Amino acid sequence: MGSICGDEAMQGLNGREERIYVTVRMRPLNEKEIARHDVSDWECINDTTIIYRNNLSASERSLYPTAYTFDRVFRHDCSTRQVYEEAAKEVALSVVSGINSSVFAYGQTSSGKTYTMSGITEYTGADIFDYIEKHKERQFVLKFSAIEIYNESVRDLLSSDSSPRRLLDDPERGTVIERLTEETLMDWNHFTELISFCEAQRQIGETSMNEASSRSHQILRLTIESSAREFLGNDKSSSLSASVNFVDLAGSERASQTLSAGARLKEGCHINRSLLTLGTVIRKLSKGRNGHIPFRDSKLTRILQSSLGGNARTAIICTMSPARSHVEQTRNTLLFASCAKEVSTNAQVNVVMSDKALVKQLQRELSRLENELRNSGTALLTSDAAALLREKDLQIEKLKREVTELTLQRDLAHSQIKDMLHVVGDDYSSLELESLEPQYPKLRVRSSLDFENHAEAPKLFGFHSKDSVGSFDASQYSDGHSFSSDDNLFQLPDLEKNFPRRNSSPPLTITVRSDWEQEKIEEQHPEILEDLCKEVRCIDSEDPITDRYIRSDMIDLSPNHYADSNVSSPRENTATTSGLIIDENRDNKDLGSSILKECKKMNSFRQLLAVPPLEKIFPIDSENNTPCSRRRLKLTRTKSCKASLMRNSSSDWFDKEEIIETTPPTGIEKEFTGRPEGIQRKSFTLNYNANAERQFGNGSENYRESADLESVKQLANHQVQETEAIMPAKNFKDVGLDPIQSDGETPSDWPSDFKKHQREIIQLWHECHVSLVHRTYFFLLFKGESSDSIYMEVELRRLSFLKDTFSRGDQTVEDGRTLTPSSSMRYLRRERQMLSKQMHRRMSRAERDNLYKKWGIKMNSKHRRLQLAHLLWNDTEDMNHIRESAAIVAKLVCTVEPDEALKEMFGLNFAPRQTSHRRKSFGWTVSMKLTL
Ligand SMILES: Nc1ncnc2c1ncn2[C@@H]1O[C@H](COP(=O)(O)OP(=O)(O)OP(=O)(O)O)[C@@H](O)[C@H]1O
Repeated sequence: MGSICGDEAMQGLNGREERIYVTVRMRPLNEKEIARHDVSDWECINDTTIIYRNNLSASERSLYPTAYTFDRVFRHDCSTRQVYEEAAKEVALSVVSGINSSVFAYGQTSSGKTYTMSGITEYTGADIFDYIEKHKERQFVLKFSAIEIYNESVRDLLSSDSSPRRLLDDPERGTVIERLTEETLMDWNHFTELISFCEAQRQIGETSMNEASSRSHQILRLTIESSAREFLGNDKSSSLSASVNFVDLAGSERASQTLSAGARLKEGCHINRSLLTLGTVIRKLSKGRNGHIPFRDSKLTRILQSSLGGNARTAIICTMSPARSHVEQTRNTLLFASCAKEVSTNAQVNVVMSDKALVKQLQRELSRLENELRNSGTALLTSDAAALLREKDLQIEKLKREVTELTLQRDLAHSQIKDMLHVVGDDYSSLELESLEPQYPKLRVRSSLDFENHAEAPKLFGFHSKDSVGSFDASQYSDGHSFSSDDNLFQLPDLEKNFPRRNSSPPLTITVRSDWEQEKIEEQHPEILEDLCKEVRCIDSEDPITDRYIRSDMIDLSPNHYADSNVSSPRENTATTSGLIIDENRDNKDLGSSILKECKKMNSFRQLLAVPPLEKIFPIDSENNTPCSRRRLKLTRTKSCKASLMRNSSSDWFDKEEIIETTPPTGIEKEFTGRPEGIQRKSFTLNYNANAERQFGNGSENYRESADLESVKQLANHQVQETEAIMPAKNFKDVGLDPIQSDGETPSDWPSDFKKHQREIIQLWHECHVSLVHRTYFFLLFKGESSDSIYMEVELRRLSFLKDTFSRGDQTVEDGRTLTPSSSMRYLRRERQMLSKQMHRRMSRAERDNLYKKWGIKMNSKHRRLQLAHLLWNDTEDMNHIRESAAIVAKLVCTVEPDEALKEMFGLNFAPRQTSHRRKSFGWTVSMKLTL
């Protein structure tokens, strides 16, 4: 160690590992040793090596080395000044450069630790004050504190309060001592006074080896804070802060050697314990920092942790007696020193920033991290988008294949119908063929929305008078799909003002789609009309701008109502036609005639549903005698009363309680007279089966939109037979899905290829008509008619919702809530619970109790409802019972107020009400009962 002083000495040290600087100081033989004719067996043969001169026996030679090498060894005649200069100065003065440092004295009692350390402390202090004097450009603050660890108690040597101080862990500063007195040094004299005071305070006692033996570990701490005067008070100001510890350890002697007893023996035990821990820590650190280092096993090592293995520079001066009588202790000391010189520390400059500078630095760090995040996010998005595109390409390919296959099936079905019609009779079949041909088969894979978006939509349903129905040009619509286009729609220019629309609501376009075939049949075969009237109408609301649409299929018709429909005048009964698409450019006279017929039918709907006269909804332009609106109203007849109201993923799923209590009676269920057997059976076609999917798509659409009811019926029966042959599934079990689990958890028996099933089911669902109201809740009422297919449909809706989240990962839904696949699954489970609860509620208490008993469900079971539901679905007998007595209730929830037209069209009151108690959100809800 040279005479390095000041910042130059510290250049390049920051963050670099360096070994603890270990030196050995040998004192001369003291008077006692000389008196007992003790001899010196140790000799420093050079500045770094000390040897044991006495002849060792063969056994001792194998155990102990005779030569020890350290960074520096000091002969007995070396002065403390020299020891300071060469063993401690460089390390100690690191403190002025902002680096923590420690100087230890280790050795047996009376070996000269206190003698050495008091000198080193004074010399260091003197040099520090000298340094301060020479560096006027910086402002220094010196603080001094002193503790002793006596019998494992920490005592503040500068305080009159001698009560033990606790050690606290500070995340930034490490171990700190509570209520430690820190004296700010005024000058050199102040410093020396405090040192003297500490000496006086320290626990000392007389031992056989030392009259004034230090019985404690003493740590004097000098803290130096410095900052450049130039930047004081400036944003850029920062200061250096570091401490230097002067550690005078208690003697590492054996109790037997000091002949201690009583209090001295107890002191010795504590001393040895802490020194033993120090030795263990040093030994472990010397072998690397792997594994646990027991710093916390003693207060000494805990306090000195940073000095021993942290960011401080450390020098250890091992003091020793040369006397032969102390050879064993001396060897231990040298062994400790040998270990210590293998220990490394990582010196760091401690820069303390001003609050402003710290804030600025943190802001810079923040923006850097944000940039990193943004860049990585962009990269992530790019890869996500590529994956999404690939997936979409695959889907497109798959759909293309399916379209080809469906086209083939369509042709096949066409020929079958031809054959059937041929059997019925030439007259009839000729009519049917003529009318069927243009639009047959009516495979509407999705909704007619697809067609309305076609720029080149043909004028398929350009209005013709009743007489011209049979002579329209079939070649114009060769695509075989249902269709409507802006050119062919009933334009209602004034509807806008009658349909107040909120800005937040997507523009709603309602299209009235007419089945012109129906009108013809109505005239020729009035008896068929009755059957037709049992069908359920679908009101499709489409939004060509946003490509979203609302659809509700569930308006029931009663033949009685239809028969009683009263048409007062064409003007009072406008707008919608069944079997007709009205060309706005057509002759008004023809238009009026057509409207008259269609209004007759529509008023039947209206009466049944308590809907106000249609002219209120779609007022006629008095001058042009045409209904006015830019919107398009489309009524699609369907015999399938599927609850095709696809729930939106943003729904609050759990408002189900209010449905039962608050659902306004609509009267629909009273009017419901049931469905023909065939029709009911048709509703089962959603049962999943890969083959059936195609059959369903093909057959049901033909069935729905074919002009010829007889042929439709035949076809329907044919389809049902086929369907049942292909799709025997009666519940989810049959398709590998269990809709209700007794524990409400994810079904464990779902097939491993569930996702594949799920995708296919969803595909099937999308190929059926899917409607979108903001949210839809479904409830089963066990009255009236229903079937397990309703459950299937409800589940399908949920699955379609899940599909989105599965395929997209996280999905942010409309109300800003983010749903993940796992949260979707949670919702699904809760939905199941809700359904089972509803089912449970609709049963009488006696009925429930019977079932509980029957299946051995404990009455106090928390999951008894779910268990019951689960068992119900698996019990064929009871399932049939439920199937016969169930009906479905749908609850629609719109987050924006529905248009008046929509309200009136449903004939129901959308009531503003709180839709989620949890999130305190409000919406407009309506409940309707849907029957099959
Ligand atoms: N290098 C030295 N030169 C001359 N005298 C010394 C030297 N080292 C120690 N002494 C003397 O030895 C005696 C014991 O020294 P000191 O008290 O420093 O030992 P210690 O290791 O601190 O003992 P303890 O652990 O019991 O406190 C003192 O009287 C001291 O003056």
